[in-house]
Amino acid sequence: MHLLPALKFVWASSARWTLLRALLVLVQGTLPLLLLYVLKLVIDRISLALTGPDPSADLESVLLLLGLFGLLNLVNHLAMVTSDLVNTAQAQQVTDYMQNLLLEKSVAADLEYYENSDYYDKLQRAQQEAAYRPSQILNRLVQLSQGGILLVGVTVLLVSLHWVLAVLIILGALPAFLVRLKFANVLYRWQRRRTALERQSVYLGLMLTTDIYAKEVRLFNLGPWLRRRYRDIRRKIYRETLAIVSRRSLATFGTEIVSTALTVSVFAFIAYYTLSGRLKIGDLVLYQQALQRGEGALSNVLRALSGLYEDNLFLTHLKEFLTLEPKIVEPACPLPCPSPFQTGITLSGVTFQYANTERTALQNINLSLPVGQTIALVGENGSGKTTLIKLLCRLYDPTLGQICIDGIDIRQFSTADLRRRISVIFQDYVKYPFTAQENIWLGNIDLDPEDPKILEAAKQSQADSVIQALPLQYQTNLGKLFEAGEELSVGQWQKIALARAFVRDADLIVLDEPTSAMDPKAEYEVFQQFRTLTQGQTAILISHRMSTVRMADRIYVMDQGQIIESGTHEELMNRNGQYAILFNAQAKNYH
Ligand SMILES: Nc1ncnc2c1ncn2[C@@H]1O[C@H](COP(=O)(O)OP(=O)(O)OP(=O)(O)O)[C@@H](O)[C@H]1O
Repeated sequence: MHLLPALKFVWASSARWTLLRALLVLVQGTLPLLLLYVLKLVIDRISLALTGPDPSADLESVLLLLGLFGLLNLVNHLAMVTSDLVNTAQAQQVTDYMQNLLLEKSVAADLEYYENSDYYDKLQRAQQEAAYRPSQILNRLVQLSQGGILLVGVTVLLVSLHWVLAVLIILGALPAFLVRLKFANVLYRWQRRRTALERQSVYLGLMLTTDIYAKEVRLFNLGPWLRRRYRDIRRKIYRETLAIVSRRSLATFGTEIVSTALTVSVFAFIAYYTLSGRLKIGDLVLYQQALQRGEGALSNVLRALSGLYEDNLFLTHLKEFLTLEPKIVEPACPLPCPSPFQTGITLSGVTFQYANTERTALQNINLSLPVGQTIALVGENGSGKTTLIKLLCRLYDPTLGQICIDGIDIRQFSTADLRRRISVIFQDYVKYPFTAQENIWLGNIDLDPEDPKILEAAKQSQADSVIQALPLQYQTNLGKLFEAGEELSVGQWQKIALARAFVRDADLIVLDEPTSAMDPKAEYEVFQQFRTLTQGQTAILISHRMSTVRMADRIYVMDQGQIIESGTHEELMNRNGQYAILFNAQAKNYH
């Protein structure tokens, strides 16, 4: 059962609104019965007066009762209006609370999950359910209790007339209940199957509407083709949904035939009792009304029950996501990550395979990075350079082997502590749609956003001159996503990203092709700065530009996940192996 945890979410998100709702349930459950009773009193009083000598003498008491009836009606309406307000407020709070919970879980999830379509399916389903299911469960419970209270009263009334009446009413409502249960299962299975399709259509929609695709979509004229694909998926979803819902409507109509027949029989029974003088006219009205409301209440109760069954089923989706376990396990008793590093970083026998793949991305890597030195990783696309960095930051754990800092396995540190010591700019760094200042500051949010180190980092990465030319300098919003944003060139963005890496107060700095889009002059200047900056700092450089690579203290050449050569630039050139070939090939291009 997932209902209880869902109710806990409701309680945690809005305890006061929940209490208020409980009170309203009580009021709204009892008032209709009370109203009925007062109505019966009015009618009885009138019919009694009509048989008496002076009917008008009873007017005052009838009016008094009618006044009471009106008052109770008003209270009923007040409760209805208030519950509208309470429902809206509570639903909003629960939705926001659940969304926050999902976001928290998403951030905590391992990177590996983000490379897995199953994860996205789960996230999508959880998001769908989280938005409304918990408050819906509460609604159903409200419905159940309100209907329940009313139903008990009505059943007592009907049984007092004849027990068969109560049985007939229940029999009438049962088929609809069973049909709902069955279709809850059918819809649940359909929704699971449909998630991947839904995600595909959302993605196609994004391709048609967001900036990163806009250029290619236009140049290759992909619009009509993408739209067709989008339409085909939506049609498929539409057709299957329609087929299921049609079957459900048909089945529901079948159940209505049964329940109508039974209701008419009960009416006939009451009419017969009245005509044969066993019921007064007030009783007739009372029973007729009770019957009508009782039927409504019963169908509400059964709808709530089948709904709860459905909610329980669909909450599996939420639970599936919320119980995802991270594979990057935090140590029970973490050791403090050394700062500054004393000896440096070593990788011994590191082998790694991405989940759901056959190939090993890294194979028996042995490498050492002494403190204060810069090493460079070179190699063809896909040779495993970025993967090695990801392992170093513990975005993944090695399949085999060990990565140590000062001789301690990095799995002994808390991931937050370890990552605080490392500053990385990946090739696919993020272009935050925030101000220039914030774009740099995000590299070290422990700093004050106005800290002079931000300016310093910007100067080191050459971002300062880019920013000074912007309309509001450091306060200019970057990117065109929001109002008054300034778009930058790829190389300019790279300078900003580099400043973000520099502003971080880290022991290891990793630059994964940081200057690939910069012009040669800018690159030269950045590396001059970088040399000064990394004096005494441990650094890893990944670059396809051999002119950049040669300044490293030691160079590792990677090929298909293995290190095939290593040494200083001179050593590797003398060796005349792969490195020398790469270097000479590029050098030739420059002459
Ligand atoms: N998330 C992933 N899931 C599965 N395989 C991956 C993933 N990321 C990379 N790979 C594979 O791992 C291998 C190494 O990739 P990696 O990104 O480390 O290469 P690289 O040397 O950094 O390449 P480049 O020079 O193009 O940046 C490649 O064969 C790639 O296909």
